[in-house]
Amino acid sequence: MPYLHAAITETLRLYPAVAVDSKICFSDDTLPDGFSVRKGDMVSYLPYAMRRMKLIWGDDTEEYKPERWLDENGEFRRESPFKFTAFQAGSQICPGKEFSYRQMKIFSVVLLRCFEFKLSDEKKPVNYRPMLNLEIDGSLHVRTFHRHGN
Ligand code: HEM
Repeated sequence: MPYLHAAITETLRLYPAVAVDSKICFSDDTLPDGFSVRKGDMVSYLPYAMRRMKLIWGDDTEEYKPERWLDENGEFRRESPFKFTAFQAGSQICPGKEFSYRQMKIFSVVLLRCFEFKLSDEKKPVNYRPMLNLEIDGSLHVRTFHRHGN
């Protein structure tokens, strides 16, 4: 189960469902890096872009690597939600986070146990449209195969 949790987290790190998130400043303020904002300013953070930052995730940031979330005993290693921002952080953190993990695990187990999925065209690049919610540009055609014995 820790590996499935890590695989889902790694998927959300690379492909965050909320790709861009914006906030409006209630008052004049100074951000931790010294940048000044004024009341009414809009501040956005981009989980979709942050996943490409080596400064945050290291040189292998572009790699799909569930192992980065596991410690030496194979247990899930938590990260600060201010680093792994797929569910946002602080008082505005997604209240459905744990529920959505449960749903994603149940669906993964049921679907992957019974079926194998393959891209219809392995050579066609998959592109994304990073809007508020991350969308696949165009469509993603996959073929489904029954796993033997299930
Ligand atoms: C992979 C699944 C999900 C992701 C990545 C996700 C991500 C997020 C993010 C980033 C926010 C913050 C938006 C903002 O305030 O700017 C948010 C808010 C919220 N999410 Fe989720 N969410 C997920 C699933 C769910 C589910 C399953 C539920 C309900 C069962 C849920 C309920 C909410 C609610 C009610 C808020 C608003 C919280 C507030 O305004 O204080 N989410 N979610």
